[in-house]
Amino acid sequence: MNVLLRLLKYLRPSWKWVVFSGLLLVLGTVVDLVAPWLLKEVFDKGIGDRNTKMIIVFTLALAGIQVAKSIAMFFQGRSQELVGQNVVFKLREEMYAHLQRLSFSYYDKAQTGQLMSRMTGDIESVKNFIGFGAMAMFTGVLTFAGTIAFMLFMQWQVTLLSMATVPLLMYALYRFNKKVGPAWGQVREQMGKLTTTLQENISGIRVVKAFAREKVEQRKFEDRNADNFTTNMERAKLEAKAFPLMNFYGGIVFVTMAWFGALYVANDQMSFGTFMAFQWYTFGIIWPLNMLGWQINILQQAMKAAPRVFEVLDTPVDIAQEEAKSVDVKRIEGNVRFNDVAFHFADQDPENEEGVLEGITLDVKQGEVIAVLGATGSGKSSLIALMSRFYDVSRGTLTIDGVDVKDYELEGLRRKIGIVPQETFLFSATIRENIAYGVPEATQEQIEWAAGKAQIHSFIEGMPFGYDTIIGERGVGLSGGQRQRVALARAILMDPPILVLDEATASVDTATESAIHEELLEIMKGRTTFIIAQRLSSVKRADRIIVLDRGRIVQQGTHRDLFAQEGFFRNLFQMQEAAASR
Ligand SMILES: Nc1ncnc2c1ncn2[C@@H]1O[C@H](COP(=O)(O)OP(=O)(O)OP(=O)(O)O)[C@@H](O)[C@H]1O
Repeated sequence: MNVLLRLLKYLRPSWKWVVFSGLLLVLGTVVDLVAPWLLKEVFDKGIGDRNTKMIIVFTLALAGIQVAKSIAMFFQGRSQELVGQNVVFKLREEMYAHLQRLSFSYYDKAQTGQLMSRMTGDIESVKNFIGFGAMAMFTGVLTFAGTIAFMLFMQWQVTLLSMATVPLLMYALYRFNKKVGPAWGQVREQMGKLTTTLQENISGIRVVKAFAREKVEQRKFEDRNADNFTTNMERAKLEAKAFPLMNFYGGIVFVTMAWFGALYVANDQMSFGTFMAFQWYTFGIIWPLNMLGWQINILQQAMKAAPRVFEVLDTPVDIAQEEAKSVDVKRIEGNVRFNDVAFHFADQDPENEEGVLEGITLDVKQGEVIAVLGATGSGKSSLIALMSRFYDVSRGTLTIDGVDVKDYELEGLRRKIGIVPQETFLFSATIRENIAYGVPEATQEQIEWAAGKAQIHSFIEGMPFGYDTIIGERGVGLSGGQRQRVALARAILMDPPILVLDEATASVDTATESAIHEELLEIMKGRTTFIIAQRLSSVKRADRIIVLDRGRIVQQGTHRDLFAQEGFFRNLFQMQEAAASR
């Protein structure tokens, strides 16, 4: 019920159209109720009394109201669709906006396929109910009640006798409603899983092919497809059982009406015209009840789909900005201070589990270049993710220029930190648009400058359409190193006081890396820069190197300081030297 009430709220902006559509439906129903009565008059006053004039008048009236009904239905159909589309529009808009606000911890767990299925199939199911099912139910109830009222008024005994099986029909509907709801819930869930499998397979198709796992993936998909098939067949079985039974009960209404009606006509207790009108009215009883089966289907589908959409809408945004505190970011210069910081991911227990980061105390002055080294999984990416508030610290404080990062205006804070992430994602757009992603108003000159600094300008110029070349969703058509350089140009163009390079040159050959570092020397001037890298060549120009081990800073100092100590840094240095001399 709550779901229904919540859905109804989405009708509020279109309430005028809802009323308009409802009025037209009432008009259409009244026509349906009056038409059999006119037919009765054709028989009783026209044919019965041999009155040609009456025949013409009533048949013309019949034709007239049918035309009126057709016109009404035309406008009703359009307004109904408009109402449905408005709801879909609003729901999609809200869901998308919320997805944009949700933080990293949500996406760490979310399945893209499920989200896509909610955004499309589930919202579509809601539309089917709002834009069609609900109105059809309203018409059904109106027609059913109106028909019975008209029939009772015209001949109550035959009406009551013909309706003897209606309670059975209603009971069948009640049972169907109870069973089909959960069945639809399963169908929607299965659809989400099927979409997830599809999405994962397509995104990972290169891995699938590289490991020659097409057949296994095919079977995995077939299993999901078969589950989907079975779930749908389970649901269809419920329909197959219920609908013929409902048709049967409906048919009995018709038979009893014909039987008792004929007897009453034969005994002069009912006019022949009324009998003919009852033939027509009987559809007004059977049709809404039979249609109710389908409408329940649509309703239940929507009742199971809507909570899947609401679940996303109701997910709290754990990294939000406290308006009252929001400090302007204009002043950010890049003095970063971690003060006894610990960090746990959402699925960790901060009380009893070691954090991914523990006891991090680090004071970085504006313009300093800090290299962050450490074994894989030691917490390097997590450390820098905290600065942009992709996640919030669990303990301790993290300040930039003396202000807690939580107190900054969030969007502004993120604009001040240029990140070249470990995994490069480029949009299916032109190279120009990709580089200017954070600064859409950038001039061509600025874009070329940034591309030059990232050592990618001459490559872009050599492409068939230069900066207008469209690159794929994942930058397909560019090599890993080229993608990284586009991402580097994207970060440089933002002109951020804090620059983060997370393995930003890992896919680049040593010569290009060295050229990038030459250019970066100038770029890094005056900016606080964090370089996460495995190659020592990438960190040799760092003012300070910190080494992380299982979330703790275990070594800290200049290149020379660390070389003088036993530990991770010297081991790494020796290993790389040995590898180079082999
Ligand atoms: N979303 C997550 N939820 C839970 N644990 C995570 C999540 N992301 C990373 N971790 C864990 O946190 C630890 C630190 O990960 P992080 O990515 O910061 O390491 P890293 O030093 O950057 O590693 P790499 O050099 O491989 O990129 C790892 O043990 C990892 O398994």
